[in-house]
Amino acid sequence: MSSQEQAAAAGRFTGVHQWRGVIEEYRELLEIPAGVEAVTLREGGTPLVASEWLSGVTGAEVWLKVEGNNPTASFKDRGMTTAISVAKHDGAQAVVCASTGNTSASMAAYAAKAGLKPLVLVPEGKIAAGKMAQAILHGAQVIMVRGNFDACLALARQLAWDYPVELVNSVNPVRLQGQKTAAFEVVDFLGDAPDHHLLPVGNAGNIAAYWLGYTEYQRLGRSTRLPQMRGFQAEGASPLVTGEPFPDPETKATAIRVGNPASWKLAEAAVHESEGRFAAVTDERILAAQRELASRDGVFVEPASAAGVAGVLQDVAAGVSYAGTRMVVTVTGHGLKDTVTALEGMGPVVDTVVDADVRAAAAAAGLA
Ligand SMILES: Cc1ncc(COP(=O)(O)O)c(C=O)c1O
Ligand SMILES: N[C@@H](CCOP(=O)(O)O)C(=O)O
Repeated sequence: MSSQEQAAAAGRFTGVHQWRGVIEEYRELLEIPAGVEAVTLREGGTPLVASEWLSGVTGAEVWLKVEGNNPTASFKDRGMTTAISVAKHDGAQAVVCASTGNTSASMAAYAAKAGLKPLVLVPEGKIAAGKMAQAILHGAQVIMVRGNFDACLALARQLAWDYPVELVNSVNPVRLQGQKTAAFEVVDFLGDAPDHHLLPVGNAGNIAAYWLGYTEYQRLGRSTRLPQMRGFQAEGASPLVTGEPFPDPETKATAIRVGNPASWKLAEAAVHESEGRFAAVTDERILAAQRELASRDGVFVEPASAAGVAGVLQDVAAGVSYAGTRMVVTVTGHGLKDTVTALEGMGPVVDTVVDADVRAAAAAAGLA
C-alpha cells in the first residue's frame, strides 16, 4: 500500500486532490490567454450546503452556495484570480477598482500576492469596517470619494483610461470568466443545473457570470438544462426592477448599494433568456433573512448576501410555489465583514453579567 493509500485508509486527508483554485480547475473553459500563470489563493470549491430550513419553507430541495468560504470571504475572489493573473501576464504594475467593499478586499489580496500596487476608490462612509480593514491590511491605497459607487466606478474607468493602471471591476470581461466557475461547480456537484438559481444583484456582474457558466456547460453537454435566474435587489437600489437608474441608491446592504449596474444589459439578458425575473426586497426583509439564516442554518452572511434568501421568503409569502423543484441560492459574502449592521436593531442581546460562579451562571441561564 502506498503512503497515500495508507493515509486514505486511515481516513486522513491525503492531498490526492487538493483544490487548485478556479484557474487550474477549469483552465480549458476560461477565455484567458494561454500560458497565464495563476495568481491564486485557492479560491472556489465552495460548499453547497443543504438548507433544511428553506427546504421546509418551500417544499423544494434548497442548496446554499456559500461563497463566504472563499479566501477573502466573498465570491469576488473567483473573478479576481483571473483578472489579476491576466493583468500581471500583460505587464500591469498597478490595478484599480471602485468598490462597495468586497471587490476592494479581494483585489487588494490578489494584488498583494501578485506584487501589484492596488488602488481602491470607495464611497465615503459607506464601506463596512471589515472590508476596509482587509483592503488596508493587504496594502491598498484607499481613496474615499464624495459620491456613491457609480461615481467611483466612473472615476476608476477614467483613471484606467488616462493612466497606467488596470481596471479590475467586473466591466473587465476576465472577471466574469472566473466568476462563471461558480455555475460549473453547482452542476458538477448536483449532476445537472437546478430549476431555479437565486442571488443578490448589485453591479450585476455575478448574475451575468452565472448565466455564462450555465449556458456554456449546457452547450458542452455537461448539463441537460438551464435554471431560471432570479435576481434580488435592495428596494432602495433596485434599478433592474424599476427599469431606471437610481441617482441616490440607499440600503443597509451596502455591498449592493448600486444605482446604475455596469452589467445591466448582460443581467437583463440572463433573466430574459432564462425566463427568470428581478425583484426588490426591503432592508427589513434582508436583515430578517440574514438573522434567520444564521440562527436556523448556521450560515452567517453579510446583509447583501441574504437578499436571495429574503427573496425566497418573500416569494413564498406572495404565494409563489417552488414545491418539488431543486433550487440554489447563492449567499455571496461572509457575515463577519459587517458585524455592526448585523447587530443593529437587535437591542441589548448580551446584557447578562455574572460573577465567575457556577450557581450564578446556571441561574442566569435559567438552568437552576
Ligand atoms: C456580498 C455581495 N453580494 C452581492 C453583490 C452583488 O454582486 P454583483 O455586483 O455582481 O451584482 C456584491 C457586489 O456587488 C457583494 O459584495
Ligand atoms: N459589490 C461590489 C461592487 C463592484 O462590483 P464589481 O463586481 O463590478 O467589481 C464590490 O464589492 O465592490
